[in-house]
Amino acid sequence: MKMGSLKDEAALYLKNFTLKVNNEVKLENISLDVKRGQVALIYGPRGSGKSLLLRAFLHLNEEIFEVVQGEGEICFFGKSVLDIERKLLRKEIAYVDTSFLNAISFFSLHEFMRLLKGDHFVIEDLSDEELDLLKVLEIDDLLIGDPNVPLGVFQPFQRLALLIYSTLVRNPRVIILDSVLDHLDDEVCTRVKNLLIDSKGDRTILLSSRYVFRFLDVADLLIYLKSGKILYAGSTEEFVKGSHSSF
Ligand SMILES: Nc1ncnc2c1ncn2[C@@H]1O[C@H](COP(=O)(O)OP(=O)(O)OP(=O)(O)O)[C@@H](O)[C@H]1O
Repeated sequence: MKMGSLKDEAALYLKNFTLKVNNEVKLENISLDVKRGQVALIYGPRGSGKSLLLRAFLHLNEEIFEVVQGEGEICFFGKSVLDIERKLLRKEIAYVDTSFLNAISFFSLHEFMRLLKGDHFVIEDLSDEELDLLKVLEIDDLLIGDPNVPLGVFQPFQRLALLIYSTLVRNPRVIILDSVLDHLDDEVCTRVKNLLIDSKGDRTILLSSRYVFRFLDVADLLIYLKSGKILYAGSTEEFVKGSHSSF
């Protein structure tokens, strides 16, 4: 293999990446590559650094913490994310975390759709594919009600389904769902997983969760994170077979 080819082939690539937040090391020496089209599960207990790691691809930690310092490499399709304009990164990588569920509560469906599709959007503009997507996600009935009601009146899983819809219609190259699927019941979670896989194409998907077994069926790659360090990165089969599953 040629030097550097691993980096060029990976959708997301980290090499000896260390992240300090407010001068404390929070992610340590992370090396990882997620290939185009792979589904990667980032698994780890509360506070293990899953969100910090996922947000690093979009410079989102800088918006949350006062001092953020990174060392090592962190790349998107072979290019350092530091050299990619934030706006472009956020177009190519759709990131959803649980805080979005509350954040969108104050918007009406009408406002939410206009943010997504432009100021002149009306419900009649939705394509058949988009209507089908809303149907699969079981939120098509939201279209029947008053579009000016705040989304906060709906169930959290309906808001989550709406967020999933909004990421899929943007057709990003990478989707990152940071712990959000943990908040769904088994049946809805299975439906969302199937939808993500069925509509995936060569899109890369990163899921983070505190519950490993819930996502083993869809993950090509499993990354086990604890206290900011990778303890395992590899196939789900090896993880289950090996002693790693006792982590
Ligand atoms: N808002 C915050 N203020 C201060 N420190 C924080 C904050 N959020 C995270 N941290 C620090 O970063 C570490 C990693 O947190 P992170 O949120 O990435 O973990 P996580 O694995 O995503 O956890 P969870 O499963 O609870 O979402 C935490 O242990 C904590 O020390």
